[in-house]
Amino acid sequence: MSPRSPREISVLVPEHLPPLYPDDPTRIGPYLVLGRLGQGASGTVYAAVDAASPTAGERLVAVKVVKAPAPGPEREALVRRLTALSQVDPARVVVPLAFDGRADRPWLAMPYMEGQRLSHFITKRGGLGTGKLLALAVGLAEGLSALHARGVAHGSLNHERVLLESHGPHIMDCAVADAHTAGSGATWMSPERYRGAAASPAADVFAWGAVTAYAGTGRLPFGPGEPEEIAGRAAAGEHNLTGLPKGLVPLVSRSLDPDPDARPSLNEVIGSVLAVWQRENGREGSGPPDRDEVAALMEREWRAVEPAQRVPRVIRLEGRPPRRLPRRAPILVGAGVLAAVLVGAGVWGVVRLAGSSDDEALVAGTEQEASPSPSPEEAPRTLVVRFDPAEQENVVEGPWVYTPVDRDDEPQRGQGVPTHQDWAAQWEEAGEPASAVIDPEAEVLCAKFCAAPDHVFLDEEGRGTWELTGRDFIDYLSWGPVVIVEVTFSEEEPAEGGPREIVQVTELFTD
Ligand SMILES: Nc1ncnc2c1ncn2[C@@H]1O[C@H](COP(=O)(O)OP(=O)(O)OP(=O)(O)O)[C@@H](O)[C@H]1O
Repeated sequence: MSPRSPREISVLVPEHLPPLYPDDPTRIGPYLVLGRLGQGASGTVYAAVDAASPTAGERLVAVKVVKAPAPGPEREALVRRLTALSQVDPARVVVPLAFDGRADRPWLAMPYMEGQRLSHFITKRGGLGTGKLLALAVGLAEGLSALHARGVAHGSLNHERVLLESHGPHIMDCAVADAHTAGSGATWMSPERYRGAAASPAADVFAWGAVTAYAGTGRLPFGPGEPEEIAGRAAAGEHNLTGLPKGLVPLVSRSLDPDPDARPSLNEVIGSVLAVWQRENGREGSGPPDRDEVAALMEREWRAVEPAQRVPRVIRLEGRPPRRLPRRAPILVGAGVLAAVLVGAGVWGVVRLAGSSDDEALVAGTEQEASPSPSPEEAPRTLVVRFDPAEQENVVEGPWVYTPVDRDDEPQRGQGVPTHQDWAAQWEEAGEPASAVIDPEAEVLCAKFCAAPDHVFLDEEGRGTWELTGRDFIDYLSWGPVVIVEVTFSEEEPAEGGPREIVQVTELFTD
């Protein structure tokens, strides 16, 4: 048997992947399209290959071509939503790995998810037993809470937008907070939202209550009927929770309150569901379970949801492979800077993914003054510094403000991937803010800022390995969260009083 050409890669695909229609795209952004997963009201979803991913199992992604509004304020709102979504903790939410909201046909790539829709599961098996129901209820509340933490309200959660897989439930279809009222849609929609209110956290709590009630009883909580009849019962608070475990009834009932202000917060929901779980398991008084325990509960309850069979398929790639592969899959989030490997059309290269650079929360101005850059004689050539995009005065031209930082201890590995903010908080300021210019061709090794949440590209010493350029880093400094990096300044002396030039940047991180 001859060894496989390095330009061929293997991908695990679903056994009966439906083929493409003649007019379907064969490439979307950096992804090579393999098959059509289906079409919904908000767009068409394709199975596609991320050729830069190191393992056959992880190479498969789902790419949705979204029915988007024409370029303008609504389209920009979609871009902002996708940008925020790509920052959401992916534990319970299907989040974008990459997206281009400004393309002619906007798209977003997601992890390929195996599993069953909650609606199918309940139709086949009836209402869930208490253990599975509590695991579902807490998982959904955690997912919604992760969305809200990034300022995104789902807006259209229902029993079809919950995917059950062997690690627990995942919330899907977060990109568009639509307002369908057709069919049984009214069941999941809070009265104020039915009347036209925008998506909101309180409306999501209502949807959580409706989905939990449905999953526990196997019935629609406001009964069958035309949307207006269902909405009428929802507005009157006439739900039927018969058959729901008693411990959950008061909480679900409050979540379905017609008055949004009377509904519990998600923190309260999570705490109450866990308290019921503890009572059910004779664990009262032992303090609330931590995240690991909750994750273990999820795995125990949902283990039986087997992933569908996948089969290997060999894909031929034309052209040159990328210079260097990181140790982990390059999961790319779409916010201006991030590089992706082009495949499929015979090209390897780097593209810019569109994203919001006007996210006010991320680029809010600052009054802080930066001192002039110290001269080379008084400052070391290599320095660990913090760059905070919120501190930059001119995000396009520079010079860019940095603050030297230091720490007494070695960062601890194996504690999970912290947020940029939490990581930066571990470093102490070790000098006054100063400013420097960044060579657009500077060598940049990214550890985290080019990756999706919970992904890092690190060597054994916690140094970044994903190669970018100074240009990409400058772009990041116009929108991203704070970063800790080691910088190396040019040996050449700057012009009189001018800022020093950074020629190398290595992001430091931990996992
Ligand atoms: N991340 C994913 N992984 C695997 N399959 C997916 C993924 N996202 C969507 N699909 C599949 O693609 C098909 C279409 O999904 P989509 O979400 O567009 O439709 P929908 O849920 O029917 O409608 P809507 O657009 O109204 O949300 C479905 O069969 C769905 O299971």
